[in-house]
Amino acid sequence: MVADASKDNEALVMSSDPDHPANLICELCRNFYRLGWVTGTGGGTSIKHNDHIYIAPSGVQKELMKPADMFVMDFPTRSYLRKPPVHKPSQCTPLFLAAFDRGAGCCIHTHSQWAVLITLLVERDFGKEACFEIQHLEQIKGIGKGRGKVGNLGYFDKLRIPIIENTAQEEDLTESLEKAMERYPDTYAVLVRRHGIYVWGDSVHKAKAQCESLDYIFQLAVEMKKLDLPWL
Ligand SMILES: CSC[C@@H](O)[C@@H](O)C(=O)COP(=O)(O)O
Ligand SMILES: [Zn+2]
Repeated sequence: MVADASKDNEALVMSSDPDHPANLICELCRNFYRLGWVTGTGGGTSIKHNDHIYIAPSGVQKELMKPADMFVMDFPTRSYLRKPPVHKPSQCTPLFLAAFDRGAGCCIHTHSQWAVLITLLVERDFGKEACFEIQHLEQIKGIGKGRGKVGNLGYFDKLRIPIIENTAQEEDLTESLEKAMERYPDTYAVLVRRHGIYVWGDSVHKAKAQCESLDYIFQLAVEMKKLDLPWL
C-alpha cells in the first residue's frame, strides 16, 4: 500500500532503535555541529535505507532536529511518503539524490571551514573542475578506492577531490556536482568553492569516516600551506 504523505506516517520515523535513520541523522548532526560542520542551519545529512530516503528539513538548526522533523522519500518514485507540514525538505535533496543514484547509503554536507579554505587555495581551472590533490599522508588510507572497488587508498596513492563553483541556490549545484561525479568516478566527495563539501559512502559508517578523514586532511593541508610544505 502506498503511504499518503499528507498523513503523519509517524511510524516511518519513530523508533527506539538508535540506528534507525531518523534517529541517526539527529545524532550525527548534533555531533557535526560540535565540529563546526553544520552550524547556523548550514550543512546536513541524508540516509538511504532500502528504498527509503530520510531527509532533514530546510533552514532549521540541524543540531536541534528531532526524528519527527524528518521527511521520508520513496527512492524509486521520488515521491514523499512523509512530509512534516511545518517544513520544506532540505535544499540539498537533489545533491543527496545524486549520491544515492551512484550507490551511496549516506551523504553528508558540511560547511567546514577547512573544506572552504581548501577551495580558496586551489586555483580555478576554467573549462573543467579544479581539483585538490595530496599524497603521502597516513589518513588518506581512510578514503575508499572508489565505487565498486574493494578497500581503501594506500599511503602512496594520490587523493583527488574535485572542486565545483558555488551557485546562488543549492539545487543549482546539482548539474556540476553530477558532472564532477562522472569525471571523477572514484571520488567519494566533491568540494564546493566558498561553500563546503559533499561526502558520501556506501554506509553511514563509511560516509562519516570519510568525512572525518577528509576534514583532518584539509586542516593539515591548510597548515602545510602556511609552512610552505608541498602537498605532492
Ligand atoms: C546557512 S544557509 C545554507 C544553505 O543555503 C545550504 O547551503 C545548506 O547547506 C543547508 O540547506 P538546508 O535547506 O537548510 O538543508
Ligand atoms: Zn550548504
